[in-house]
Amino acid sequence: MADTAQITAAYGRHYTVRTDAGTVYTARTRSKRSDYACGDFVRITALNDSQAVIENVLPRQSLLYRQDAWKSKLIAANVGQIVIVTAAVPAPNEALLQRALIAAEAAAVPALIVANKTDLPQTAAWLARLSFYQSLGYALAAVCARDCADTLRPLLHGKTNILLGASGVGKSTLTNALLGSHAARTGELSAALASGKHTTTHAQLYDLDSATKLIDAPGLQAFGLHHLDIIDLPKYFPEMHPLLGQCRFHNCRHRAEPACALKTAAEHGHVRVERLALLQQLTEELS
Ligand SMILES: Nc1nc2c(ncn2[C@@H]2O[C@H](COP(=O)(O)OP(=O)(O)OP(=O)(O)O)[C@@H](O)[C@H]2O)c(=O)[nH]1
Ligand SMILES: [Zn+2]
Repeated sequence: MADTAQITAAYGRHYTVRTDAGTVYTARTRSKRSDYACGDFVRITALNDSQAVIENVLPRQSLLYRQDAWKSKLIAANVGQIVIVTAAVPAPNEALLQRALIAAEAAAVPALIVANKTDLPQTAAWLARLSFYQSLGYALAAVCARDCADTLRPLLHGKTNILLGASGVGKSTLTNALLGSHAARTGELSAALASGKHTTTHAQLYDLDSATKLIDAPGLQAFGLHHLDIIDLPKYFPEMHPLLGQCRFHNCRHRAEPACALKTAAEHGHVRVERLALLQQLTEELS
């Protein structure tokens, strides 16, 4: 009998799914299909008490993925908020943050930037840098995951949240702090989580409360954006919105062209030179 379930963990072609009634199965796909993501709602056929087959995927509210020049990778589906976790230590990766913001814009999913490790003295300077992104309209929160993550709770409530960030910023520590002892821990990671030793190797969905879900995803080193169209790129920079369509050439690459509205704005200080440089770099990568 077919049933509806949500994918709570995706590792390669192996999945853990959970039905509305709360039954958890390990699941595989038919044939060699592997284009399912953590957070997907799927139709399954149970084989026995613990195993099921995924038949097909239900329509997605959102799909987050990254793509380099060779392959694309699904990160998660049906996410309502992308929580980009950063920290001053190890040295922050601002390029990764900016690319994650662009991926969020492209997927039309709101982003929340988190500065973790507020207990470290280096965090103040990092927060000052992050205030720029706040000025672009992104939500910003500071937290000490090692201490307690309660300041974050109201910002996550009622949504399916995904934690994205570089390795070592504290995503797993944050997940542990948020889950506490009340959460429904599903899947085989619970033992590793309880032991406190846990390196995330695949996306895993947890319930924070009946209305709130949290996906802990593997640390990102790079965030390929090859799935985007060059022509759309300026749309993903909020500060460039007033300038859309203002370049002389509709297919302007914002580099050598005359009468480029974005270059003019950067020259006059209305757009940060580094942001225009990022746009130009992405344009190059996608060419
Ligand atoms: N000082 C301080 N250290 C923290 C805090 N949160 C996490 N850490 C430390 O940062 C290191 C990395 O934390 P993890 O939670 O493993 O980081 P992660 O982002 O899950 O890393 P990956 O699993 O590799 O993606 C650990 O040594 C944590 O103890 C914090 O609020 N303050
Ligand atoms: Zn231009």
